[in-house]
Amino acid sequence: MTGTFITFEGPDGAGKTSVLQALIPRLKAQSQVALNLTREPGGAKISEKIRDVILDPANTEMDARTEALLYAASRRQHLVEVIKPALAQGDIVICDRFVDSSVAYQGGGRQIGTQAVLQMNQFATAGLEPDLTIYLDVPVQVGLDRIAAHQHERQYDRLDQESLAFHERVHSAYMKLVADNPMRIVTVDATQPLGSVVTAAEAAITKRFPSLFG
Ligand SMILES: Nc1ncnc2c1ncn2[C@@H]1O[C@H](COP(=O)(O)OP(=O)(O)O)[C@@H](O)[C@H]1O
Ligand SMILES: Cc1cn([C@H]2C[C@H](O)[C@@H](COP(=O)(O)OP(=O)(O)O)O2)c(=O)[nH]c1=O
Repeated sequence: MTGTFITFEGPDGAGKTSVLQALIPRLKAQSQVALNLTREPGGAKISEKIRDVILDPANTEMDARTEALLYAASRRQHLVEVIKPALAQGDIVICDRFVDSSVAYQGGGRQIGTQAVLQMNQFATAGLEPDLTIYLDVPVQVGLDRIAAHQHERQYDRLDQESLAFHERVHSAYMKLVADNPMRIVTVDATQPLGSVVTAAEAAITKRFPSLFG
């Protein structure tokens, strides 16, 4: 039996962390199988160490391709240690960010290009794709304003230093991913109040996998 792989995506400040915190207990209460929450970059010891290198604000000299390779390396270790074993035993795995983030941030934001990023990630994932992706959509400025308003609650990282133009390119790349993957990616309007976003995400997941919930 193979498990179910669900990812959450969105620009910074879309609300992924907040939504998942509220959503996971609700899904667990209805789920017929074990449900694991994990995140990228990170989720395993080596992957968390790579995360620290990637996000360290002191690493200003990091090259765009180095950054892309580090995300892919972090992803590979996480996949082998955490995601694949859980899927092999039939679990649901919900991951906060996956390959789409690399396409959006490194492909779009850093302008490496979608194809180069997909190729590199093909090597890292051996083709594993999410069964469903929930994309939390907010206009760039809304996400950045949310982060600025709650700056004290959150660690300032290297990607927070990026320009508005960078974040606009990330958002455009996400819009293209949504258009190109209509079966896999469900968009949720994340400008709504948090409770409504959680309910919409929950409905999208339970509707897609009716046999796993209820
Ligand atoms: N739907 C929402 N409406 C208003 N504020 C929100 C909403 N969702 C999240 N926030 C706030 O926005 C900030 C960023 O949310 P967070 O969950 O950390 O986003 P992400 O993980 O996608 O970067 C947090 O301070 C959070 O309280
Ligand atoms: C997984 C992944 C994340 N990122 C970026 C997105 C975020 O700015 C940062 C992850 O930091 P994180 O603190 O997890 O941010 P968020 O709460 O917004 O998810 O790394 C990439 O650029 N490429 C990737 O492949």
